[in-house]
Amino acid sequence: MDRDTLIVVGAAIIRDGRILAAQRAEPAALRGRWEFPGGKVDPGESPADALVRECREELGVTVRAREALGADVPFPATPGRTRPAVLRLLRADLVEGEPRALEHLSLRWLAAADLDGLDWLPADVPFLGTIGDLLAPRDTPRGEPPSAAG
Ligand SMILES: Nc1nc2c([nH]c(=O)n2[C@H]2C[C@H](O)[C@@H](COP(=O)(O)OP(=O)(O)OP(=O)(O)O)O2)c(=O)[nH]1
Repeated sequence: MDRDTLIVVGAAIIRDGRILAAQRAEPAALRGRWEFPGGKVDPGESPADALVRECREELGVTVRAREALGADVPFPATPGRTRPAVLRLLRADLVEGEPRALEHLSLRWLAAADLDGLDWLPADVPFLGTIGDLLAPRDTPRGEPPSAAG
């Protein structure tokens, strides 16, 4: 990867078969769209340290960063940024605290069947298949016969 590439880290926080998604408040162009909590890796900072810092700032929780899920996804330059950028999704364990929307419009815990219904930022969409495989289906497992009544 180009040394100049900006890495944005997102946290895949999974609890009880659901993943935490966050709805952006800013900038205006992205307001209302869904993403994973996280942000830009600062110069000299490791992606794992950036994830821990961002989760503290945005959610008020302590997380432990784990492995990357899938490959980095490039996303296009914006008016204020000409460097190439990638989104890296790191699995993260909640160590302390209950997530609160300190910088987002709202938070939701999503089951696999909920993933498709949200207006995600484009770079997040390629991760949804991998994430869906890690989550619980919303209802009873497919193919299971209804229980016999009476
Ligand atoms: N946090 C986060 N950002 C994402 C995701 N997907 C995606 O395309 N992005 C983009 C949106 C922004 O252009 C950029 C991250 O910016 P940010 O505003 O969240 O990062 P930051 O907190 O470090 O920002 P800053 O205020 O310090 O500039 O990456 C995602 O899942 N999570």
